[in-house]
Amino acid sequence: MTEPLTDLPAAHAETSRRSLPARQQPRWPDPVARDAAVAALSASLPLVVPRECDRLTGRLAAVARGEAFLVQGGDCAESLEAVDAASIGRSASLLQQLATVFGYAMSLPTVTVARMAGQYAKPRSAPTEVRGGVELPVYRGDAVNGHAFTAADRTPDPHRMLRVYHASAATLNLVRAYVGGEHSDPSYALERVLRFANASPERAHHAVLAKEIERAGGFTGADGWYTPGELFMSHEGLLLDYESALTRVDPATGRAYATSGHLLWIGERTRQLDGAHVEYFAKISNPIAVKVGPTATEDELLRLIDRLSPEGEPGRLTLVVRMGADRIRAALPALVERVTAEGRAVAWISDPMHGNTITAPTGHKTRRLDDVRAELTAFFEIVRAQGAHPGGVHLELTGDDVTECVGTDTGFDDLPTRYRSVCDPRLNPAQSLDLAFHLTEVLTTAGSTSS
Ligand SMILES: O=C[C@H](O)[C@H](O)COP(=O)(O)O
Ligand SMILES: C=C(OP(=O)(O)O)C(=O)O
Ligand SMILES: [Mn+2]
Repeated sequence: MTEPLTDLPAAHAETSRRSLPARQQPRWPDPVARDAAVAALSASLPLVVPRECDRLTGRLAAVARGEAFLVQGGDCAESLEAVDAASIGRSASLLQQLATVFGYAMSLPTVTVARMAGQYAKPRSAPTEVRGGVELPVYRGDAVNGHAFTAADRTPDPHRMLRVYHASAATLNLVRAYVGGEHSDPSYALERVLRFANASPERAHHAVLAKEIERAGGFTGADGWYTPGELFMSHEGLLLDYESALTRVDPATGRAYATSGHLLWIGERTRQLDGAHVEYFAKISNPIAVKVGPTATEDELLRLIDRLSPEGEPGRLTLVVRMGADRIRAALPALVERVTAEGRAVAWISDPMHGNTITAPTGHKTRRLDDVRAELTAFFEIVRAQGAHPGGVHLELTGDDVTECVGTDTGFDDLPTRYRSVCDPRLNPAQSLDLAFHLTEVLTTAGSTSS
C-alpha cells in the first residue's frame, strides 16, 4: 500500500515562487481569486503518487545507461474543449504503436510517456496578440485563459487551474483504464502498426518492415519492447501557482513531489539558472527533463545539470534537444562531448519539432516532416559519434487525423482542412508512423540496430 501523503508546508513552495524571477507567468487580474484557486488546489488529491514517479525514474535510468528507449509525445497544448474519450484512446494507442516500432529499431525496451493530463500551460514568444488593430493578451493555455480572440476569453482566470486539474484527473483515469484494459493485450499495438503499414500501396516498404517486426515478436511479455500496461504522464512545469499548489511531501521519505504528473519538464524559455523554475524543479523528486535549444552553452548546461541533478542519479534528468534541422549539426556535438567527458549521467532525447516551426503560405504554423526527419537523423548520428546513447524521441502528435504538419498525405494547401491545434502543429498518426519507420530504415540499413 502507498503511504498517505501530507501537504507540503506552504512556505516551502511559496518562498521560491515569490522570491525569484519567474518568466512566462500570467498576470492574474484578481489576486483574491488566485489565492482561492491555489488554496483549493492545495487541498486537492494528488494525481500521481511518489512510487509511480520513482518507477519512471528507474525506467529512465535504463534510458540513461543506453538500455532502453523513451517514446514521449502528445499535444502541444491540451484543450478543455477537446477532452474526448476516443481521441485520448487514439493518442495513447499511437504512443504504444510508436513504442513497438522504435523498440524494434533500437532492439531495446521502450518507455512510453504522454504529453497528457496536464499539458495546459504554454510559454509564448510575445505577451500580446494583435488582430485587425485589436491587441489582447496572448493565449497561454487553457490553465490560464481561453483561445478565442475576445477580451473575456483572453483575460487570465485562475479558476481555470481547477478546471484543468479536474480534466487532468479524468484523463488520467481514462488512460489508466485503457492501458490496463483493452490496450494491455500485447498484440493490440502491433495489429494497428500492421494495419497502417498495409493500408497504402505506396507504403510497400513499411509493410515489409512491419512483417519483420511481427516476426521478431519481441513486443510480447515482460522482457519485450514495451510494457503495454504502462503509460506515464508528463507536461511542462510552467505555471508555478499550479505546480506549487499540487506539490506534496512523501511522509515515507520526507521528499517533495510534484503530484500533477509523473514527469515534468522545464521549457526552453524558462531554464534560467537563477530563475524560479529551476529553483522549483531542484526541490522536487520526480524524474525531470529540460529542453536544450541551439543557444545553450557547454558551461550553462553543466551548471544546469549540477543544479538539477546534484547527486547524478541516472534517470533523474533527461535532456531534450530541440535545435532545428539547420542548427543541430553545429550546436549539439560539443554539448554531448563535454557532458559525456565530464561523466554526467543524463538521458539524451530528441525533440525534432520545436526548432522546425515555419509559417505556411496559408498563415498556419506548421512543420515539414522532412525537417523533423532530418533533425532526428542528425541527432542519432551526433549522439552516437560522441559515444553516447540516443535515448528517445519527444514528439508533438495526436491520434486524430489532423492536417497540421506538412508531409506524407498533407500538403500546404491541405492545412486548413483539419487544423485543430490551439498552439503548435502535431504529427497525425500516418506522419508519426512514417517517421518511426523512416528512422528504423536508417538505423537498420546503417547495419546496426543497437546503440
Ligand atoms: O509550444 C511551444 C511554444 O508555446 C510555442 O512554440 C510558442 O509559440 P509562439 O511563438 O507562437 O508564441
Ligand atoms: C514549449 C515547448 O517547447 P520548447 O520549450 O522547447 O520551446 C513545448 O514543448 O511545447
Ligand atoms: Mn509546442
